[in-house]
Amino acid sequence: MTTPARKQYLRIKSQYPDTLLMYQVGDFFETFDEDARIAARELQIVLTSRMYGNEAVPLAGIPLHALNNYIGKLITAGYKVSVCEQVGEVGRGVVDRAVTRILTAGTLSEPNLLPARQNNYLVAIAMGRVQTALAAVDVSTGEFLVTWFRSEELPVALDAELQRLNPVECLLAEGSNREAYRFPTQTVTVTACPGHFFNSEMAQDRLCKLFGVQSLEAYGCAHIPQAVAAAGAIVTYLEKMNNGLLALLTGLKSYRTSSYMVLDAHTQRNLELLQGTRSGSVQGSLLGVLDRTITPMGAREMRKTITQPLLDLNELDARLGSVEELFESPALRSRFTMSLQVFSDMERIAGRIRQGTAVRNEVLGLRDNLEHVPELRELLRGCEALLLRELAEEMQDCQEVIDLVDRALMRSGEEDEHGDDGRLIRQGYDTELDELFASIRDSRRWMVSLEGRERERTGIKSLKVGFNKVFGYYIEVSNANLKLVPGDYMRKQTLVNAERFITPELKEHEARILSAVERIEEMEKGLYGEVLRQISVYYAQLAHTARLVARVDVLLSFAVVAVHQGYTRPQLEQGHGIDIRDGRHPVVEYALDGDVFIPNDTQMEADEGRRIMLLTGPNMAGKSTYLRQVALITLMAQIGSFVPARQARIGVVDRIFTRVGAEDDIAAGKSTFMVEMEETGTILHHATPHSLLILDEIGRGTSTYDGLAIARAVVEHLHSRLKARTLFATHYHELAALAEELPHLCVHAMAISDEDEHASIVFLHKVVEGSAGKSYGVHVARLAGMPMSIVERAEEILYQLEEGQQASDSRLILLPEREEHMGVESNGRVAESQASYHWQSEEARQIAQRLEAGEGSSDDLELINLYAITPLDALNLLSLLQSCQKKRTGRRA
Ligand SMILES: Nc1ncnc2c1ncn2[C@@H]1O[C@H](COP(=O)(O)OP(=O)(O)OP(=O)(O)O)[C@@H](O)[C@H]1O
Repeated sequence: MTTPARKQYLRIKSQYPDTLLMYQVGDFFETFDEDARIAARELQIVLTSRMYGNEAVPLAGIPLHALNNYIGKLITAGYKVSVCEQVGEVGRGVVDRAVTRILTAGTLSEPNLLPARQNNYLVAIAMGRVQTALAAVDVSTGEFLVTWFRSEELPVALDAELQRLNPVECLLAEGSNREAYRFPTQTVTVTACPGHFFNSEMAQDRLCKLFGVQSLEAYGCAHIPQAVAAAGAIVTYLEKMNNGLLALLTGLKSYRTSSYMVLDAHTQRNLELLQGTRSGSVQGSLLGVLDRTITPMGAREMRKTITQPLLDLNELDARLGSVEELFESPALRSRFTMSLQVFSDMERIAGRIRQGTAVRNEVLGLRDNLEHVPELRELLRGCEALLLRELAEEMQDCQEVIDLVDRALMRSGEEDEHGDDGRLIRQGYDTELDELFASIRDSRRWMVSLEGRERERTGIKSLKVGFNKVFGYYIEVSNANLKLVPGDYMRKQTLVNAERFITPELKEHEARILSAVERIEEMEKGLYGEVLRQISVYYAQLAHTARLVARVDVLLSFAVVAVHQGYTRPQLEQGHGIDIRDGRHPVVEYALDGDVFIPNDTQMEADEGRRIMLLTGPNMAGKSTYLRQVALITLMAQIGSFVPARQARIGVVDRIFTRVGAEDDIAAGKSTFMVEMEETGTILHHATPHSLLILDEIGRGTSTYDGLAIARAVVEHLHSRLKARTLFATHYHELAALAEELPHLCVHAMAISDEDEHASIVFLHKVVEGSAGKSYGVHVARLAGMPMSIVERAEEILYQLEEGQQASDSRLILLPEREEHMGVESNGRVAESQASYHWQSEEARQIAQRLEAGEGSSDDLELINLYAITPLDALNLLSLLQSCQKKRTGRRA
């Protein structure tokens, strides 16, 4: 037999089947059944059971006050949590309960559940035939964004935005394929929403109603149905999860990614903008070097600044001018630092006030912040840089909010004029409340005087008036004096040495106090809510001020880092050149921590000059570092930061593309080489003559001749067709010969010192003109501690290879440029004619003959391992074996 309480639980749970239901029972939140098992496992709390009728139900509970902590853990583990509270009077029968909010990763706004220095985005993607839109909201700050992409920009542009925003939760229309989207973290919660969430007409009405407007024209996205649909889906979802969150959404910001420098997802990861690849955290990233912001909102702004470099020269000049002024004056920097140090997270507190969830200390903190706004504004006004003065003019101090808080709220621990320190609402704010406090004081005074009066009346000198939580006020008389107790005393409690009594008069005063305390609690709650509502009228103003503080914080951070790291102001211009003198890699240099970083120059000239820089050199010589350094210096210049160089002149870049290292996509069933080719193809499709390309070891993932051929074809395309500035690192020194044919290409190498043939080489980390000529791979193997026998054998093989290979290499490299260039995406394996194989060993030649005759089998693998004594032969034989097997399966099919 199921009890009514159990029935109520099951009814509510059936309405929220996909959430973990936290069910209030008195001072606890309980979970039942499967939810209890999950909660016990995830939260490491005790799993017990409770009898409902004759049914034993699994149960695990947590105390009411600890709810937030536990919810945080469940959400991090990927669960959705619904909170069901007692909403009815506790009395006879089952108390009424209702789900008051549903919490998911993307709908959290509690400060202790969120990382302070990072936004927490919930996104929605609306896929259309022509356009696809992405809307994003951070419910802790009220930021609400939308952007859209044409179908030909997909999936690169969408992946890039997802990487930048790093959402914790994503809404998709039911039936969408989650696998089509590349989220930067595995832990993102993907929520499938009913199709009507994404209905653009309904979304339009919903958004207009929310913002109190007739049309969405002013928000710049009214003409894009997918943008409206994505933003609408977010609003509908929030409404369902926690209606209170909608109060934060006061407008929608539309933006196009093409207004900023485009950084595809791969490039963001590759340049380690926000996260170091090795550390998986801020350490080892550009953010780790540049972020010296003081306030939480400044830190969040820094992330956006780094991932959205600007294109507009005037805007950049304004930022750099501000940084320069702060850079030049230590006194100004320290005044700004002191001024910013007093600011708490105004942006999120303003949001919590708007939602009605801010606690007293947060409100008082915000009030104190506002008190410091005029000081910051005066500092800004006194500056020469126009941008700093403009920020001052936008900054409002919201004196009304300060006055309101001062009138309404007491600080905890502060005493009023009557010595009362327990008040939330200040005396004088509400007459009825003051009267209640006065009546309590009267009754307390009566209680205090009671002791004297009763001692006199009864003649009991040791008589005491006391209070305890169970019995309330009492009069205590020791056993020795019990005979003197008057007749109107009523016995209440017996102790070992004394008795406690009450009188009707005492009870009356006590009741008066208790009801006043209850009423005060209720009134203070109501009045406090009212104060929050009054402050939230200024929400937009407060949030704007917080963002201005954040921008000042970012500019100051740039200046502080520039001084500390010895950066200089870059010169930006509209042109295609890049001229960096003594440039350094900001992150590698930072990590060296005192050791010397060898600076290098970069000169890429505009239009008819040398646009392509071919960089050769051995492994470990610093090619990758140099390539990334050029990209990072360019990016830093375009976010308005000073740069690690003696001097830098940068022609504004519209996109940076990098193809560095191998990010395998084994999960998607693609080989390293396939990924390399796909990515190179994407770059060649999307790059423009204003872009900067960083290509590291293109063609490395396949056999030597294929690789060399592809590398050459890419260089030719970049040189004669695309005309984008390119840094191209390669270990194919043979490509250096191209400089004679291609006028816009220059060849550089990483300098090596190997004067003494038998000693190890020394990496000078210096970029010099000319080609490296040799790859020193075997030297690096020696350095890496390979067994000597292997190193010596490798040297022998290398010698043979170098002797035998020269002829064939030059044959390939001197092939005349074909009329129709090889497109990488067309996948023509141009170099794979059998003639291009040059067998190093007789055994290999024999195996090859059999393979070419179509007689190869998987047993040949073993033969290849045994007889192909050079790696090059082995690679070529493997590729022959592969095509032989492919032919055979093709025939069978
Ligand atoms: N300019 C420099 N000054 C000082 N140290 C440097 C410099 N450039 C690189 N290094 C150091 O040399 C190491 C190797 O650099 P990097 O990874 O760029 O070499 P690489 O030529 O790209 O090698 P590989 O081809 O094996 O990837 C880096 O870890 C870095 O610490």
